[in-house]
Formats: sequence, C-alpha cells, structure tokens
Amino acid sequence: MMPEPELQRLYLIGMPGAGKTTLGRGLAVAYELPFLDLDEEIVRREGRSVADIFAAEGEDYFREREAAILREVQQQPGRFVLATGGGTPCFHHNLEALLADGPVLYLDVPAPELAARILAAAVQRPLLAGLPDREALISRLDETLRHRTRFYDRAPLRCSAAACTVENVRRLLGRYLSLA
Ligand SMILES: Nc1ncnc2c1ncn2[C@@H]1O[C@H](COP(=O)(O)OP(=O)(O)OP(=O)(O)O)[C@@H](O)[C@H]1O
Ligand SMILES: O=C(O)C1=C[C@@H](O)[C@@H](O)[C@H](O)C1
Ligand SMILES: [Mg+2]
Repeated sequence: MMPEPELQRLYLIGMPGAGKTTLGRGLAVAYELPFLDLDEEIVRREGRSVADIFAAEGEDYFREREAAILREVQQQPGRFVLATGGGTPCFHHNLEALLADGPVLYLDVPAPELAARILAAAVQRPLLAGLPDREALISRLDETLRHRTRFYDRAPLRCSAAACTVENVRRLLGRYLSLA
C-alpha cells in the first residue's frame, strides 16, 4: 500500500462554539503540527480583543483585518492546523483561499447544542451579545447558520457534533489524503 501523503495544512470552519479550537488543538498534537487560531492572530496583531475591535471599528473593519491576516498567515511557509473564526469562510472570498490551500473540515453542530456550549463557556461574543435568554440565542444561531450553510457546506470534509473527535477526524483525513 502507498504511504498516506503527509498533512500539510488543515483548516477548521464552523459556528461559534462548534469546537474548532478544542478539536484543532487535539489534531495539532496528533499530527505534531503547530496550532493557529485566526481570532488569536487578529487579537495579537491588533493588540485588542475581538469584542473591542467590533465595538471601536465595527464589523466591516474586523472582516477586512480577518481577510488580510488570513492571507498573511497563509503566505508564511510551513505546516499547521488553523481554526478560523466563525464567520471567516463567509466574507471576502476567504473560503476559496482556504479551499485552495489545504483540506477544510466543517464542524457541523446544531443550534441548540451550540447555545448550550456558548452559555456554559460564558465567553464575550460581540455578534451574540445582548440576547435575553436561551431561546433567543438559539434562534439567532439558527438564523446565522441558515445564512452560512451555503459556505460551510462547501468544505470537502465534515464531522457532526459528538463525532468531531480527533480519532474520527484522523480516519476521515486518512481516507481523504490517500485519495488525493
Ligand atoms: N465535542 C465537544 N463536545 C462538547 N463540548 C465541546 C466539544 N468541543 C468543544 N466543546 C466545548 O464547547 C465550547 C466551545 O468550544 P471551542 O472553544 O473549541 O469552540 P470554537 O469553535 O473554537 O468557538 P469560538 O467561536 O469561541 O472560537 C468550549 O467550552 C468547549 O469546551
Ligand atoms: O461567527 C462570527 O462571525 C464570529 C466568530 C468569532 O470566531 C470571531 O471571529 C468574531 O466574534 C465573529
Ligand atoms: Mg475558537
């Protein structure tokens, strides 16, 4: 049997709370690759939090910086696992830039499960701020998912909620890379 081609770059996409950072870190350990998180890259270069960028400059500015920093990261040499921001694939042709550079994995998690995780984690999220209760959060997530599905669905690899484990994704990627 031919050896499986080595994974060079892996991109994780999905809604806020889908588990991109958690799974991305696990996969990076398993493949012995550096782990990068696009939101963290933006925060580092801007010297302020995502919430502060949204509050001070608005979403359009954030999306421009996100697209530019994604391309800067991609121009660096080397292998990595990158967790994108929740909206990354939906703006400025970022999805095409991701698809052209490595396998893209979509973490498909339904809105009620996203809401449960988001409420448990209590992280500040500008696009989900100010929602009165769990039901309002679920409907906002559902609505966002409906808009984003046409982007997320173009990922060649997908895992669903509880099945998004390092072991499952390694199997999926193994098959994908050996067919590439
Ligand atoms: N497979 C899983 N099952 C249950 N909970 C999970 C799973 N993966 C991650 N979580 C939890 O859900 C929350 C969100 O996970 P994580 O931060 O990895 O998501 P994310 O997609 O990176 O979200 P963000 O939009 O904040 O970047 C965390 O509290 C994490 O512990
Ligand atoms: O879903 C989104 O649009 C976002 C998700 C986060 O990862 C951040 O990139 C930002 O809060 C926007
Ligand atoms: Mg994350």
